[in-house]
Amino acid sequence: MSSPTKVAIAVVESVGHVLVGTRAADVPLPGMAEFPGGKCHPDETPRSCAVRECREETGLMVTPRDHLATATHTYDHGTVELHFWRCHLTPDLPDLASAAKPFRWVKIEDLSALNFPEANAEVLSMLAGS
Ligand SMILES: Nc1nc2c([nH]c(=O)n2[C@H]2C[C@H](O)[C@@H](COP(=O)(O)OP(=O)(O)OP(=O)(O)O)O2)c(=O)[nH]1
Repeated sequence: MSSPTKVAIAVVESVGHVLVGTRAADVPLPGMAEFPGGKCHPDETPRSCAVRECREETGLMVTPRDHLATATHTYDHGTVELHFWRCHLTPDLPDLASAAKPFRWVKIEDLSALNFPEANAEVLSMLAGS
């Protein structure tokens, strides 16, 4: 059996909000809500990958703060090992700095209304309790 695909996720917090996007129509889990993230390059740590993917997808520079959780999940398209990193905007950026579409800021209490992939469940519970 092949090893899971290593993915890093940036959970970017700013004044009670989190950065959320919507997955494109032509990728696995189309149309679902997502945090910025993607597959780690060989020899790239999940921490560095979370920062890189966030910059590439949203245009925003972030500082990784702490590792929230690691979740392994098997979807129809494969097994992923998700490394969730809580991140903050770099100090030069304003609160709720504008992000490239489709990313937008969602209040933490509104996250539960969105349709996230199953592997996000533990982290969403952690955020709801924070
Ligand atoms: N970005 C992101 N992916 C997530 C989340 N939750 C979740 O289960 N996933 C899964 C979906 C995919 O199986 C995998 C991410 O892969 P991806 O295809 O979006 O990554 P990528 O941008 O590097 O893809 P690619 O351009 O290299 O094809 O993680 C999430 O909150 N954000």
